Amino acid sequence: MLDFIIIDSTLWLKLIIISLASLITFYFLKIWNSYQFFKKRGIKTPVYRFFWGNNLELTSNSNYSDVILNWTKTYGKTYGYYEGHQPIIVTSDLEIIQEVFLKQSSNFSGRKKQILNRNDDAPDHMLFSASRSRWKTMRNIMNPTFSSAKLKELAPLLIKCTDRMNEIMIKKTETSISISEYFKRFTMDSIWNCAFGIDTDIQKNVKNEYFDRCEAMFTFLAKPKLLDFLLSYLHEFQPFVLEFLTLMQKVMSNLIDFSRINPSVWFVNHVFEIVETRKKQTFRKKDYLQLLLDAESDSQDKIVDDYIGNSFEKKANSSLKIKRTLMLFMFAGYETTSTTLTYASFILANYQEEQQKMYELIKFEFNSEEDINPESVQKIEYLDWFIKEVLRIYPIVNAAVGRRCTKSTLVKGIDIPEDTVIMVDVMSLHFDPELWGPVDPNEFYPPRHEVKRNPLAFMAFGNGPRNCIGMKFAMLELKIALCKLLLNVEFFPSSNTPKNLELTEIFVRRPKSAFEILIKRRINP
Ligand code: HEM
Repeated sequence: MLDFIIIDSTLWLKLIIISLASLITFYFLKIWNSYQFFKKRGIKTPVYRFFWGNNLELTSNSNYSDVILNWTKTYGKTYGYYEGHQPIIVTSDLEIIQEVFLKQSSNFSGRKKQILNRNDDAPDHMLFSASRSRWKTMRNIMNPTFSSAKLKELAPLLIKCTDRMNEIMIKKTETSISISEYFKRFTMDSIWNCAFGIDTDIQKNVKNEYFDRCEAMFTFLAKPKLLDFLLSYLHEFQPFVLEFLTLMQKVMSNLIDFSRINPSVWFVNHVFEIVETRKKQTFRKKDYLQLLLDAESDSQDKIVDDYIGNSFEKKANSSLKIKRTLMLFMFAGYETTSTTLTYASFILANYQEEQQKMYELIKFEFNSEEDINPESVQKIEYLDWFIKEVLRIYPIVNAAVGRRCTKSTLVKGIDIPEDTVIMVDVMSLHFDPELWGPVDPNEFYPPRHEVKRNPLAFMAFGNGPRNCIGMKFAMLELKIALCKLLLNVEFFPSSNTPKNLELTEIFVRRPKSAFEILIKRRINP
């Protein structure tokens, strides 16, 4: 009897070893097969290593866009690289971009999965990470809430926050200040006010829980983590790992205070509370949360079409979606807009003639600051060109400008299987003399935007039906802020202002270190 068990257990052991060996062999064959992706299609790639792909080069340089730009110079407008063994196509070919972002946008309704993105059909995607019919449904509901007419309703709050920033800047005159800190506080103040209807006093009160907690969250999110590192090599296990972690978090939430480990938990809980409280209130506020609540009641039981032609009935916008959309306002709108203002101040300080020109145009348009509103700021065309030129030279979220194929297709003769990611090399487009000449694209020259260019040449807000939904809001905020600031203060380089900016990029492309700008009160404003 005992003999039988021993024989049996060794047999089991053998079976387990054989199964494991087969699984590992199968996995290695799968990896090997992934590396045939570009060979089969005749697409060039930088030299990659088995298993690591091109990750080492990407991670050793903290500037994704520069690596991509350099590869484009060597391998041409369309090439591929491997993240671990996941093939990524990179392109700055306008015909391919047109196919992917515009003509065939319905076959490319996904984004490159970020490490912490769950499966496409998980219920908790925000607009940014959603794909297929979920994305389309969300976007259809959200588009009207970002229309110019709706944004006008948010303008008084935006102007209130800009006035606060102005007041503070005026007090700082003749001082050299770490400018990004002020723009961060201004942008966060605007988001808490405009999106959530909460007046947080972030700008005046330096010790402020809202600011500190959100900053801690962004710092936490930007920090490279071991899990991200591991999953970038084992990307096919990502959905299982995430489902497991989500389940664990649910199970353990009564035992562990996750807000101590992950600062985002405070933010998520707080947003949930704000929405629940507001739903119980009877008065109407003029903020983005109200616009979403109105959109929710308008969209009850709408018929929506999914991408494969099915129509289904759905209560298209749930309370959960409202909470996630509000959170996205902070995630997508905070660092992008504050970093743009930081870049703009750097340009203004270093290009005095641009600053003078902008001031004169603004002064000419407005008799007093009270004339500054969402319509009047649109009249200064040069202001629009100035901001676009800042973002052409310093595009901020290049790693977002890409699409994931959600239905296998052909693009300019290349067969693209489902789940393939196509990224745009934004820097190559933004600095292409053929697209932006005759004035050298390396020069800061706003009037180049007067000439009609190929719309795909400017990718700071992406393009097509899935471009940045917050673009109008961001442009309005930037315009109001710059008009008010330039009427009141002047920007000068200080001894702590660099001549050239060194940049770093963990999703957001920003100055590597904070720099100072000298602020002077404008005489006879
Ligand atoms: C200067 C400021 C901003 C810049 C440079 C910027 C840039 C971008 C870019 C490049 C994308 C990807 C577009 C694409 O894939 O084609 C994007 C998407 C997005 N942005 Fe912005 N953004 C800014 C401000 C904002 C603000 C204020 C919001 C507020 C809600 C916002 C919300 C979003 C959302 C929700 C998406 C995803 C849209 C979708 O997938 O349908 N952004 N942004």
